[in-house]
Amino acid sequence: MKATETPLAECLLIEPKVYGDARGWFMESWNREPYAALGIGPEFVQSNLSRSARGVLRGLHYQWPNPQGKLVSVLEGEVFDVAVDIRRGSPTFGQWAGVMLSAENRCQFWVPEGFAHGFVVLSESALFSYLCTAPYDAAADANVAWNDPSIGIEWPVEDPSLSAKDAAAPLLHQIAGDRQPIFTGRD
Ligand SMILES: Cc1cn([C@H]2C[C@H](O)[C@@H](COP(=O)(O)OP(=O)(O)O[C@H]3O[C@H](C)C(=O)[C@H](O)[C@H]3O)O2)c(=O)[nH]c1=O
Repeated sequence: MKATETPLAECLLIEPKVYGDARGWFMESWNREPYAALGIGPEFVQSNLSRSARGVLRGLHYQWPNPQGKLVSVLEGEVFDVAVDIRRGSPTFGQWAGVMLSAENRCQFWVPEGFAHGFVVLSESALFSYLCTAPYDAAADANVAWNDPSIGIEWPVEDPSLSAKDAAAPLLHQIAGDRQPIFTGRD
């Protein structure tokens, strides 16, 4: 497994080792110890799947309180996946990191607790899969505007399809204090 740092030091691009042979291929999509050694997880309590059509953008989402770390990947298609540091007091507050995830590159992206997350679909459709370190809590579910100019994400899609909730998301500076993750220093 190869881990690559991104502009957000805690957010890692993971390239699992793939064992190919005449039958096809095999890879470990998660293994507690080697992933925990990278600061990923260590425990996951929920696994999600979502399917989206080309041009759909889901995000930017986070939970606070009860934040979720997410290990995300794509089982079919291709997405541009983004993490944003929204932790008050963080040295990289308001900064973003984007990676290409696809069924072809089999890469994973680690989005730690306290970061907002979103993706836009670049293929005809995409089957998105992710593990979460905490269960879904509708009362803690929150979002930030995908196109917040203070974050300045360079999305590769100009006019994405959004849910009504995401179309109405607040800007980063409009998030209420009790809904904003707090930077507690790197472990
Ligand atoms: C996330 C979630 C949603 N739901 C229900 C709530 C709604 O009735 C329905 C769709 O929810 P939502 O529109 O929030 O789904 P997404 O837009 O895919 O949100 C997710 O996509 C972005 C990219 C994320 O990073 C988050 O994991 C998550 O917010 O599923 C559940 O029952 N459990 C869950 O864990």
